[in-house]
Amino acid sequence: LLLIQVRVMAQDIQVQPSPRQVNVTGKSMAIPVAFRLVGEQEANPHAITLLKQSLGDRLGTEGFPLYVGEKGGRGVRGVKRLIPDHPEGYYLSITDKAIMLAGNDERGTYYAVRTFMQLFHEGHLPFVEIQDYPDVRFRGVVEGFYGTPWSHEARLRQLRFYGENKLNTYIYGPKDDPYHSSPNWRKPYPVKEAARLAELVKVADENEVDFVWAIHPGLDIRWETSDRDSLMAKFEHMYDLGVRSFAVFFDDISGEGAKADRQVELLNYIDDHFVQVKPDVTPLIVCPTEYNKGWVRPESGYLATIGEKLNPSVEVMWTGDRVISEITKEGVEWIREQIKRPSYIWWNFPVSDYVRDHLLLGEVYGNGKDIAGSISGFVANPMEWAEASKLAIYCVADYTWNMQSYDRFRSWHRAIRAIMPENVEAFTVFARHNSDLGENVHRFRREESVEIQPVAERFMKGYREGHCDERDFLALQDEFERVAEAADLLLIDRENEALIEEITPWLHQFKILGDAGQEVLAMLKAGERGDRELFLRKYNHVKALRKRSYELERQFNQNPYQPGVKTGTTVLQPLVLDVFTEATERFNRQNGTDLPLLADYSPCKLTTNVPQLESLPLQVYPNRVHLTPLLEVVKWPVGGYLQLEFDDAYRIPGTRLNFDVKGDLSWGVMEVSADGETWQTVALTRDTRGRLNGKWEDAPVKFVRFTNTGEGEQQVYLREFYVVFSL
Ligand SMILES: CCCCCN1[C@H](CO)[C@@H](O)[C@@H](O)[C@@H]1CC(=O)NC
Repeated sequence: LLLIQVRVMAQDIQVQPSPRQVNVTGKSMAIPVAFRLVGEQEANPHAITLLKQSLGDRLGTEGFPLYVGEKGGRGVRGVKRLIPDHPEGYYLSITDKAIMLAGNDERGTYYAVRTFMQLFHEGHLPFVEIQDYPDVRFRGVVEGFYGTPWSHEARLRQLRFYGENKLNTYIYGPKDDPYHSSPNWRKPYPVKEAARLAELVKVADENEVDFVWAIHPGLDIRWETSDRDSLMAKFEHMYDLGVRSFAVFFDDISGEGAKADRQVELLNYIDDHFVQVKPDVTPLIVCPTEYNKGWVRPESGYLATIGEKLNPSVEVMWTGDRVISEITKEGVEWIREQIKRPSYIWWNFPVSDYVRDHLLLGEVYGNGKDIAGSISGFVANPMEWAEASKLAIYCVADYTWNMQSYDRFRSWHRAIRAIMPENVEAFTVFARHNSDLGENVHRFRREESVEIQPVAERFMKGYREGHCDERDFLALQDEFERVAEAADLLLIDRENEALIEEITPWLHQFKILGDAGQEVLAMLKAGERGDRELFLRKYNHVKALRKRSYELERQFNQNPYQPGVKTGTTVLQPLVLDVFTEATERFNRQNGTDLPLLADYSPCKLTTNVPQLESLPLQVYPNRVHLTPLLEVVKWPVGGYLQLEFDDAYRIPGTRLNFDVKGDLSWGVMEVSADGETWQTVALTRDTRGRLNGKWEDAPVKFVRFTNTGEGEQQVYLREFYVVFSL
């Protein structure tokens, strides 16, 4: 066997997640042409399968000795005391005599093989000794977001990705799956869905991932034996499909379902009569109703009830100090006191169901590196965009396996290389400018465009003071060129088509941003040189790009919450607008013109004969128009109308008004029209909060109006009035 001794340093060992203890001798050997596998009969079959997949026909009964197995197995007898005594721990050694892959348990053996497969480097295997185990017991993802649940194919890809990255938990809990939540949580899955779930369980097993099936009964559960039996029957149904891990989510509910003592009674019953009596079911997980510190009402005694009465074997989830928050040592130690056990973290990142027009592709940071001792689990709630969520999931795998060595930038960069190996630079540029959330109800923000931000700020300040710093100008121009290049490179990328399909709307928006950035800088230069003709050319081009951007927003990612496609919202978009505004105002002053500024563009204007509504400002978003709510009482005369006129014909996927009046609104009528002459009535339905909702899905219209067609003047509060429109 030719022992080529090429130097190998510890940092050459690129293993994900980073192993705990790595000793290298600095030498390596050529990969043996054949391996003699020892321990196949006893070792974890999934580990053996993985070895066979990666070594193929090199694996046989002759050749370089390769021992594999769990502690106590014959094959790894000699290294028993070297195996870390931790769940999922393993010992791995490669010498010129033999290869040893020894797990503390079955999953440890599997992880030893996963690490082994990453050590093959350019035809060599380094002589190395690794002792490794994870910091956090349960690590992975909770598919728990509102919005379109992940597809079956996306879930299969996720499970394989978790196997590769030593994540061992996938919790199935999509809020909008009617068989997970109301109204059908009591019913078994239809045959087709059941078969898909069974397949997911099988693939999860193969990747050493616990497939946790969660039920969300709290919206309509009745605290009677009939519903308890329904829930038990559903768990039996899922058990028959192969599920061996279960969760009960009591989050985002109110009323009867939120009562702690009732919840605890049910949970203990499930624990005593299902989890503890089945031979192979992992600990039950519960998501409490008070699942973050911001929602704790001490007088309710909710957490105290959980802490004192819930069986100690039940895991309790927690999102931190707020719904969306960074997880701190202080925070996990506080909750541990309340629930009398380590918490099982449900981390609401990169979930974006409250900022649906944004992609969250930034680094995973802000969580303590000293929290492992106080938590039992850490699962990330992702975006509805499965492939795009892998960036953050990869980093969470790194962070939860080996917290002390976690490096937020190195991990993020390795995630990009793992997900887009053919387009690392382009995807890095794209991800760098698609990471903040913008203003949002949870006030949770992330860094974005960190490198270029100081340049943009300094340049803009100088430009406003009358000088244009050439170096900064060129740096900004270069960045916008990279943005445009990255968009085009990624749009034609074929290595990860599922990812490109998810982010295509944002790539188109990113291209427009790159072009607009370059053009607005060219416009500034033309203004500086007094070249009117060029200035006007660039001015018109930027206006056209802006209009295209608006149209993209109305065409893609339509949803009733945050429809549209946002990109670079924290630094690059504001910079384009600032430069455009400043350069145009300067041009207008120098030339006595009044070229409109970008902000003037609006697809919609309001007309009314109700005096109090005449000067009502409109909140115009790319595809949603909100009337500013009024606090005072509005006197709405007979025949009084409020009308929105659009610049184009649109569908109206949603409209909502709330006048806060008790009775029904029989005195008013909502109508739409394509030409302002012939009108059709829009049917309005009242929802549980007294709001009137409607939509128009027939031929596109340009006008929407609301008129008091009753007998007398009405007095209303204009609490809410918005119209969602799309091409
Ligand atoms: C009214 C606050 C709802 C908070 C909802 N959070 C997420 C963020 O939007 C959403 O994905 C939903 O599943 C989750 C509920 C939650 O955090 N449970 C522990």
